[in-house]
Formats: sequence, C-alpha cells, structure tokens
Amino acid sequence: MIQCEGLVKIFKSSDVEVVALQGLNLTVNQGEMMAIIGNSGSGKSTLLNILGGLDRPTAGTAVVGDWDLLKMTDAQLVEYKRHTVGFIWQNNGRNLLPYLTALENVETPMILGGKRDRAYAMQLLEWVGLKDRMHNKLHQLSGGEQQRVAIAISLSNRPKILLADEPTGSVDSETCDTIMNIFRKMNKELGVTIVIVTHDLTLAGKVDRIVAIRDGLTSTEFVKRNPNLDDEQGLSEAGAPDVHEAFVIIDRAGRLQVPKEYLEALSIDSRATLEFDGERIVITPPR
Ligand SMILES: Nc1ncnc2c1ncn2[C@@H]1O[C@H](COP(=O)(O)OP(=O)(O)OP(=O)(O)O)[C@@H](O)[C@H]1O
Repeated sequence: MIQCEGLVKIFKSSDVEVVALQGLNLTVNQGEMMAIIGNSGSGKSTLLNILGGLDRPTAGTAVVGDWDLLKMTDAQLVEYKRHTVGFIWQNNGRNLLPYLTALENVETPMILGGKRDRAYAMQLLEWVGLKDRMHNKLHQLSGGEQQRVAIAISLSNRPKILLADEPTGSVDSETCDTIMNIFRKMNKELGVTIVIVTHDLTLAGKVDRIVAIRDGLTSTEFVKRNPNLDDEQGLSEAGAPDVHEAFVIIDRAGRLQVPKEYLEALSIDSRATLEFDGERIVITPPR
C-alpha cells in the first residue's frame, strides 16, 4: 500500500538547509495498523505530510497505492487528498468548523468531494460513539469528542489510508484508549490501512507493528508476536514494547543504523571492524 525507498526531504530557507529525511525506507501493507515513533525532530511529521500529499518529497521513491507522490501533478494531488487519504491532526481545530454541528462537519468534505451521503455520515458518528451528539455544534463538545468527530471526518470520503499525527496527544488516557479502539474497529471493519505518528510508547501495544525513526531514517522495527493479542499493558518497565519483537532495519544496500549509545560505549567513531563467525556478525572498534 505504501512504499518509500531512499526518501529524502530537504527544507531550504535563505541560508540554511535542513535534511529532515535522509533516505528513509518504509513499507506499509494494505490493512495494517501501524505506528511510527521517534524523538522530536526525527522526521515523523515530515514523513506523514509527504504521505498525506501536504508536502512534496525532494528525492527518492514514495508510492501509495497506484500513486507516485514524486511524479503527481497538482491536480492529481488534489484528487489523491480527496479520495485516497484521510488525515487527523493532534490539533483538531484544523479539521473542524466550530459553527457547524458534528453531522454538518462530517458532511462538509463529502460536499466538497461532490457527493453528500447523510446516512454514511450518521453511521460514522455512531461508530465513533457520538450518535446522541451529532446535532450539537462543535463548541458544545469536549476536546475528546471533537477528536472523535475529526476521526469521522477523516473517514467521510472513504479513504483507503488513514494518517494520524499524534492523534492522542492532547487527550487523557481514557479518551486515548477510546480513540485507539475506534481506530482498531475502523481498521477491522472498513479495512482502512492506518498509520499513526506518535512519541507515546504506551500506544505500542495497540498496533501490529511499530517503526522507529531516528535522524530521518528508519532504524528499528517492532513486530507484534501475536497479532491477535491487543495487550492493554503492552509495555515493560523500561518502556519498551514487550509484546513486540525488535528488529533492526537493513536497507537494500545492506546498511543498518547502529544506536549511538552502542557506538559511544565502544568509542566507535567513523570506522569499525566487522567479523562474521559463521553465526553472528560482530562489530568492534578498529584495533
Ligand atoms: N517547514 C520546515 N522548514 C524547515 N525545517 C523544517 C520544516 N519542517 C520540519 N523541519 C525540520 O525537519 C526536521 C524534522 O521535523 P519533523 O517535524 O518532521 O519532526 P518530528 O519527528 O515530527 O518532530 P515532533 O515530534 O517534534 O513533531 C526538524 O529538524 C525540523 O526542524
């Protein structure tokens, strides 16, 4: 469904260049519900904005379904945003119109897309648990309820992919659980592929797979040991997802990212010795 290879994004201003993504590889399968984690500044939002068609990549490959995000015309990009992807932000003010009711908010993108479907809009609001509040104006709803309206809006044009940037960032833990359960339901019942960007490891137990981004590159992948297990705890004391198996990502050229702390512990700077003993590959400082 999503295929990124060697994806590069450089932000240029008058005198500085920031390399936000420096050759990132990522594959997301159809029907997956996965998360992208990483520290602040690691490139998560940049990646999501590219996948959502809000920003253009500088180089590399980014293919979503039948769309090549590097080659699309502006008109195709509008089409793509309207019908292929749904987007949810942490700050849901970007998705919502305060003077309209919840129902009217969900219908708005349908009208812009050329086809209002009231029955489906009502169904979506029912799915996110707002059946009784759909005729309330937005300002009469709580922050968590508004976030649920935002989820319904993001699904209003029946997108194949849902992209969520810190969707639980500004809600309490109970609302966070509710939102993650709604995502899971949408994923299972509508078959929507879901990509969630977060720096919150507590979401880890609720997704099938987590890809960690470090310095604009995918570094580690955590895959759920039992995909049918939705582990409420999902975390060890150290904060690492213990229901997931961790893998380092190796790109096609055989490159992998070694965590900085490992390199520092062994005082490895720009060179290392690599040995293969028949079973293991051992990296040591140069003699
Ligand atoms: N429009 C922009 N112009 C210049 N630099 C940018 C722009 N957007 C992002 N960057 C830079 O690109 C890098 C990656 O930013 P990005 O917002 O993708 O990180 P992030 O992982 O989403 O961080 P956070 O969790 O804080 O949102 C950062 O160094 C950031 O300062």
